[in-house]
Amino acid sequence: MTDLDPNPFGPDQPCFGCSPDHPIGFHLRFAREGDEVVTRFTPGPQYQGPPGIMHGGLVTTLADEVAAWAVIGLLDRFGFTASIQVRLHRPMRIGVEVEGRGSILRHSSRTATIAVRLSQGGVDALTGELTFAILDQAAAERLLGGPLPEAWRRFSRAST
Ligand SMILES: CCCCCCCCCCCC(=O)SCCNC(=O)CCNC(=O)[C@H](O)C(C)(C)COP(=O)(O)OP(=O)(O)OC[C@H]1O[C@@H](n2cnc3c(N)ncnc32)[C@H](O)[C@@H]1OP(=O)(O)O
Repeated sequence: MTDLDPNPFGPDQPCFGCSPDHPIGFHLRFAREGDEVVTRFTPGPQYQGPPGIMHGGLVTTLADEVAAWAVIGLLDRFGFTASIQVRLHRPMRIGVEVEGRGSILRHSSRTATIAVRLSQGGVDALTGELTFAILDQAAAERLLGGPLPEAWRRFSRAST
């Protein structure tokens, strides 16, 4: 298992899922294990929907982040989420460690589709497939509405 650089985007990156300084974020860190990225996270009470259960939208946010880091850690690219298809098989319990795993199902230079599993105690709580658009610098800047920060540039695809 190899720990991935937790902050390849520089000190001011604002991501809810992985910024180490986000006031209410997940503060996720990832490792690479063979052909997968892996994270472990224990949801706190601030992430509840029903009592004792993680909000389904936040469970999906967790899956989105695992998939985004599969693109970063396995393809050395940054992807923008284009589609999310998930099933929530079991409630995600507050206070119980979640293991998140992401792997590449298929990819081209322009898109990547990632398989994600989130489990607690070895039992799947979410499985899904998420597709990411891998943009060149100009397209990423159009999406962001401004210049791509320097640290992000190496994660863009070459323009064609
Ligand atoms: C500092 C921070 C650190 C951040 C640290 C890490 C943060 C991770 C955060 C998680 C990630 C996010 O939340 S990202 C933010 C949430 N996502 C977004 O805001 C994206 C909103 N959607 C869009 O802007 C757009 O729809 C795009 C960019 C996804 C696609 O735009 P487009 O105009 O279709 O682009 P285009 O070049 O034509 O398409 C590119 C390729 O994607 C394919 N494609 C397009 N849409 C889809 C789709 N729904 N499902 C499958 N495939 C699709 C196209 O067929 C094409 O493939 P081909 O035909 O060329 O093969």
